[in-house]
Amino acid sequence: MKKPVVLVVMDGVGESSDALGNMVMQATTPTLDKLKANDPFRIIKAHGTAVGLPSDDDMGNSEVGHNALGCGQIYSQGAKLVNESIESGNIYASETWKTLVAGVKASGGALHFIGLLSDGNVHSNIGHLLAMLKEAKAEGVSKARVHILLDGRDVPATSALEYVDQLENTIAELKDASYDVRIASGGGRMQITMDRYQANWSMVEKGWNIHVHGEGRAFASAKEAIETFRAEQPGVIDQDLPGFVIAENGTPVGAMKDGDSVILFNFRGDRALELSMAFDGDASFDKFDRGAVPNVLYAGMLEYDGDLHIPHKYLVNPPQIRNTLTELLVENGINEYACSETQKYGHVTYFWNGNRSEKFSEELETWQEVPSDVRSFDECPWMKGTEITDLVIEAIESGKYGFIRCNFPNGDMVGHTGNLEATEIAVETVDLCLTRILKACDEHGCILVVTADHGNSDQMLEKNKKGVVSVRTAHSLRPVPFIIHDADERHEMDTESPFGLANVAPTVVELLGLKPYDCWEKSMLK
Ligand SMILES: O=C(O)[C@H](O)COP(=O)(O)O
Ligand SMILES: [Mn+2]
Ligand SMILES: [Mn+2]
Repeated sequence: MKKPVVLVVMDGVGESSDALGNMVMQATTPTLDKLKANDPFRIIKAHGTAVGLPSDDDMGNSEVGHNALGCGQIYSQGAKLVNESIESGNIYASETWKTLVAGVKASGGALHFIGLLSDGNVHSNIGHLLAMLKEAKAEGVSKARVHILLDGRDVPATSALEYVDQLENTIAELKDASYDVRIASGGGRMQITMDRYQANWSMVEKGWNIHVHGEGRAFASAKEAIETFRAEQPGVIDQDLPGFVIAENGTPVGAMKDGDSVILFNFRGDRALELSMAFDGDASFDKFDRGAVPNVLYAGMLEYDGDLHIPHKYLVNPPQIRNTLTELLVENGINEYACSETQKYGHVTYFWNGNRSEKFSEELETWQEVPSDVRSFDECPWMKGTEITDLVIEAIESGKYGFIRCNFPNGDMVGHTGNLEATEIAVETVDLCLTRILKACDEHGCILVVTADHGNSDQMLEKNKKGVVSVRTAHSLRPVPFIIHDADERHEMDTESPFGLANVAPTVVELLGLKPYDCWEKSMLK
């Protein structure tokens, strides 16, 4: 091995010369500016087919981004695998689908669908839900209930009613004397159900009570709930809408009962794991009080954790990510260190290692989590930048590690709030942290590699076809920077070829002086 490599992922910091709402450009970033000017620097693709998504209209996201960074290959991702499984009909031929459908046909109970209602293609796709609702009817299911999580984070910030309308239209087409189907509950995805990395279980508890027990503020329809909340909290965006239940004559229409079946139609794992643990958990489950747990058959769209087998039942096989960078380092006996705060901790560990929650080597892998604050990050855009930086510098100084990686969530997590001023501070925070890491790398003979997993803070405003400008809370489709800084040597890159995130691991391995796996994409070094 040559020199140690320190890789910094600036989550959600894309690269673009378009100034509209570009808080990366707007922010004061002396260190990034200096690195880009003085060191080998290029942009790489972080969206669409370059990261295994169905098309180049799909923005990148943390899961597919960290998967590609961590494995040096392009795997077809959940969004694509589910599309293919629905098109081929394989999903309906699966044991899981057959078991869940047979269950409700035998009991006369309801088939419940829970999931993120949008076409963001990050965690879910409404198209998958609509297809399954139709198939359920064709297969003779007599009752279905839909529990909708409102997005506004992977799609326009206040677009919930568009998706509710789409769903209600399909329901109206399908509904007849043989098929009783309706929306049963819902709420904003950052208020209920979709917590991740056990940052805030109370979100899941709220969602559980709403979806499972039908306990929550009652409305006659999802539309009425959304419009009422918007009138009560002017300026509220969809991801923050409170939870609600649809009720008729004071009775919730979709409380779950023994004999029902439940499908979580999100394909991405991070925000699907906790609800799955609550459904699959036995009497020892202690994350919150679930009340009387109905005896239901539960399945996820994918297996979200291949090590812990969560959930027990799933509809579509996840990508089987093999030959990761960590495996290669372990084979070469190299110690590696990974660090982030809770919100992105799983990104640099679980996503990085191919959606595995367990280490390949207890001995050689060190994972460090800094607990995130539980609040809206536009109120503290610095997040845990200082703490992550302290730990990374400690790891550099220890001289123990051949490869160190960290993720700074600021550009992404603050970007998702839609607060431009706070996002500017978020990007400046990352730059300050980089300043310190750069100094430590120079002092201790490490190579610093700086990149991102996708854009977000680089596009906080967007213009629609009519020229109306609005705040953008979702990721951008833009490329990300890739910089190699070595105080002793310039590592020149091929700046012509159209590289992407999957070319990062091979480049790191070449910098380390190791031999890449044959199945990997190419190194970017000349
Ligand atoms: O889960 C989220 O917060 C967003 O849907 C996507 O953001 P991430 O891919 O950066 O985590
Ligand atoms: Mn990300
Ligand atoms: Mn994000």
